[in-house]
Amino acid sequence: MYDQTDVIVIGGGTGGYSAALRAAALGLRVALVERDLVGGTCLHRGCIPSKAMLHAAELVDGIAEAGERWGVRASLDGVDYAALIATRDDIVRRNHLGVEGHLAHAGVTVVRGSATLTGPRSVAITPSGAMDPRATAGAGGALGAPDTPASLTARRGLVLATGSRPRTLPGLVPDGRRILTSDEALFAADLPASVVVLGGGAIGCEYASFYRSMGAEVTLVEAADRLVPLEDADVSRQLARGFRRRGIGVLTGARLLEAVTEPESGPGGGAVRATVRTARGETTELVAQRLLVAVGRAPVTDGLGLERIGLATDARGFVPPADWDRLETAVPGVHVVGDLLPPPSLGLAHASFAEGLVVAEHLAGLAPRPVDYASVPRVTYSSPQTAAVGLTEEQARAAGHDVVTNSMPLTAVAKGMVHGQGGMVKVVAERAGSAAGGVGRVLGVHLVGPHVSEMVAEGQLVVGWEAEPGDVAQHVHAHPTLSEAVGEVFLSLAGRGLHQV
Ligand SMILES: Cc1cc2nc3c(=O)[nH]c(=O)nc-3n(C[C@H](O)[C@H](O)[C@H](O)COP(=O)(O)OP(=O)(O)OC[C@H]3O[C@@H](n4cnc5c(N)ncnc54)[C@H](O)[C@@H]3O)c2cc1C
Ligand SMILES: NC(=O)c1ccc[n+]([C@@H]2O[C@H](COP(=O)([O-])OP(=O)(O)OC[C@H]3O[C@@H](n4cnc5c(N)ncnc54)[C@H](O)[C@@H]3O)[C@@H](O)[C@H]2O)c1
Repeated sequence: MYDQTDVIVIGGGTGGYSAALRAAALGLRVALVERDLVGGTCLHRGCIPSKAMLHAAELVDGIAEAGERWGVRASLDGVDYAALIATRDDIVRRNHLGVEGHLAHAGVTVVRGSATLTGPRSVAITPSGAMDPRATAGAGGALGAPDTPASLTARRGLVLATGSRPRTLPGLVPDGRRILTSDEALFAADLPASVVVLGGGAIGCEYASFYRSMGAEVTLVEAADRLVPLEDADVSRQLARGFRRRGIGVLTGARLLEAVTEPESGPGGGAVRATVRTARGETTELVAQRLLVAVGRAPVTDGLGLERIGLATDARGFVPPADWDRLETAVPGVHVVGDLLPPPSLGLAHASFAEGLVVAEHLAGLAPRPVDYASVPRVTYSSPQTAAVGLTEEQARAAGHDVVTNSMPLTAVAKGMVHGQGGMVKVVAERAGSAAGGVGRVLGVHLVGPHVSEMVAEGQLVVGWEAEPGDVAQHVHAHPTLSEAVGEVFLSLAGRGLHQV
């Protein structure tokens, strides 16, 4: 058994395993310490299972649309939730095998255990069995508990990638059955008939959308004055409108005062009673089978031993890098990626992939470009979807830009009418006298509607390459597509609008 390597990565989520794969590809010996399953939150409890469920939700919604709009006589006989979960879990399982296979193929040694820092280049390992029943033990070069080394040292450096866990509110203790976080919601064996969702960020909106598609009564309670409050205000407005049209109750500017669970054997049948203060200052009681707590996630650093190497978390528990370009902490050689990072990192899997690559390349002695957080897309996979990249109108103005905006409903193009789900494209740009149409660099692209998660890729190149509407407008968009609406907005901003008045 070996105990010395070039790089130790602590945590095998998207941030950690991307760093490990890239470092190994660059010729470094890498040990990846993971106490649960490689793939982390995104693969096992986040992005992948939730998007699989949302795909099934789209199918259900499609059946309703088929009958209501298209004369296709189809009806929903019901949802076999166990079958839905089985398909979801099979997708997760196959992805998990894929990640393990990639790591093994790259020569990364996966050490199953919990790592604690003992120095700036060393960790102690406490062996752990798999914490999840779906574990595929021993595959992909993972060292099972019996072979786990007690300690490891690294010649080059360390990557902290221990991720995050669900946050809750003071006094609100999830019991895993009636008051749940996204972790427990995922593994619930059945679907609720009614849900209160606390938090209108990505998790809250996606679960509210999923449960509604599955037939539940859903009320979404968000403390800020709008859903997805980090997005453009027009996006929030459109999303709330879409949700209300689907029968999802949306309370913004609302605060949970108390949540009480009824005894399961009593007349309330185990319901959750959530007392909420609305934006108008009124107190209302929401009664539902479940309360989903989706008020954000907190970084995981307990037991990591940061203090032993002189590192501290910030007030919110994040591990801030001293050098954002290299994602290196104040302790040379100790890097940090993923959900451990405070903003401007984004708590997103694809941001953590990019961070993993940057860190690995630094450790290999290369000089990669820093992660450009401004051009990382942000997507909510609800129905309707939201997708955005770059600055919101409000952020652009706050940053001192002289702002020009243009927007267009998706239903203004034929394909948008075919989909019949509303939606919009909004582009935020800076005013520039000499540029075509008096509009300069594109600062942000904001989308709501069907399939916009796939359409945002164009916006990310436009924002990332600091293009102007005139640069984009000369590129012809396929007809008829939803992305034509994006093209039309750029044409209008370049002074060449065709269908927009
Ligand atoms: C419901 C949900 C849906 C999401 N959907 C999306 C989405 O659609 N798109 C998107 O981009 N993002 C999404 N996210 C966010 C995404 O999952 C995270 O941003 C991403 O997983 C962060 O990766 P990470 O590597 O930083 O941490 P994690 O994935 O949390 O991985 C950290 C790993 O470290 C391990 N670990 C922790 N401490 C130790 C230790 N001391 N020793 C050894 N191992 C340790 C853990 O077991 C874990 O496997 C979603 C999150 C949730 C909860
Ligand atoms: N599609 C995606 O990319 C996706 C999907 C799910 C999760 N994620 C990521 O996972 C992380 C966690 O997601 P999340 O939605 O839990 O967090 P979030 O921070 O995105 O949203 C939490 C929401 O809860 C609200 N809130 C906070 N306290 C509240 C209270 N007391 N009452 C009511 N509302 C309250 C906040 O205002 C915020 O809108 C985020 O980083 C998110 O980006 C991403």
